[in-house]
Amino acid sequence: MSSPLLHLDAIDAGYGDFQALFGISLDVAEGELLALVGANGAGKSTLLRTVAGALRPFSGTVRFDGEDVTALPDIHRSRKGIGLVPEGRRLFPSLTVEENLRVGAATGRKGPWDLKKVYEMMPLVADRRTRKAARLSGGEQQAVAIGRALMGNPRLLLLDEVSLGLAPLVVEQLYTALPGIRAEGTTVVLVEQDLTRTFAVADRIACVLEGRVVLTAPAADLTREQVTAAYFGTLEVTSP
Ligand SMILES: Nc1ncnc2c1ncn2[C@@H]1O[C@H](COP(=O)(O)OP(=O)(O)OP(=O)(O)O)[C@@H](O)[C@H]1O
Repeated sequence: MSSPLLHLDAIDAGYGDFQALFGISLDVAEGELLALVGANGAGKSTLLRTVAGALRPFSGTVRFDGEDVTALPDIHRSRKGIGLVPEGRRLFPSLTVEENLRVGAATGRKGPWDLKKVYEMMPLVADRRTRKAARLSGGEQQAVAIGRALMGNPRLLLLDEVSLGLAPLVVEQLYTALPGIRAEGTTVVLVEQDLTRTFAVADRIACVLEGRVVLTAPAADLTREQVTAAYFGTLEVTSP
């Protein structure tokens, strides 16, 4: 078996004295789409931030493409191909859409994604290319944030609740972009609260409960009931 693109081993992480993640070990294969599910505060964003290098773990190892990147800051990880779309978008409000997108290309990575390709995939973004980010709706900003991450040609794209607070139609448009992203070979780890959507897109699902991964399995092998039970901590663990 080939080695996973992302390998997390015994990750403990948190903020100051507060520990949010406990002994997380997880692999993600190249080309796979893994969905992280769990209640608010379970530690999903903390996990993505640890992978992206926005947060240094207390202990444990993050390996990307076989290399130990645990000590590398986020900017170096993005050059290696880890792209994070954080919760809350975080565009530069005074820059135009196109200027924001160009910021994403600062990774210097070659690959399929450039302005033309992002505009092709998200016509909504293309239509607003000269508009200041501050003047966009929440859904438009989210689409630009995804486009910006793609401009860095990531091998691993981390999407943190990109549909949070958006109108259903806008969420639909964002999710329409996913197959095109995956068709380019991009590996995706996403956090999504909507279980129907999670089951529709995920190859594998990992449930996070109070800072621990309590269940991980191919989406096709799981029922909604099992995921919901893991979510609320009422999953009965049966030995094989
Ligand atoms: N910057 C921070 N400083 C201190 N504690 C934090 C910080 N960010 C998150 N936490 C805490 O870490 C824990 C995990 O939070 P995290 O945001 O990773 O959860 P989550 O599963 O992503 O939930 P949500 O869906 O609410 O974002 C929570 O108890 C949260 O209060």
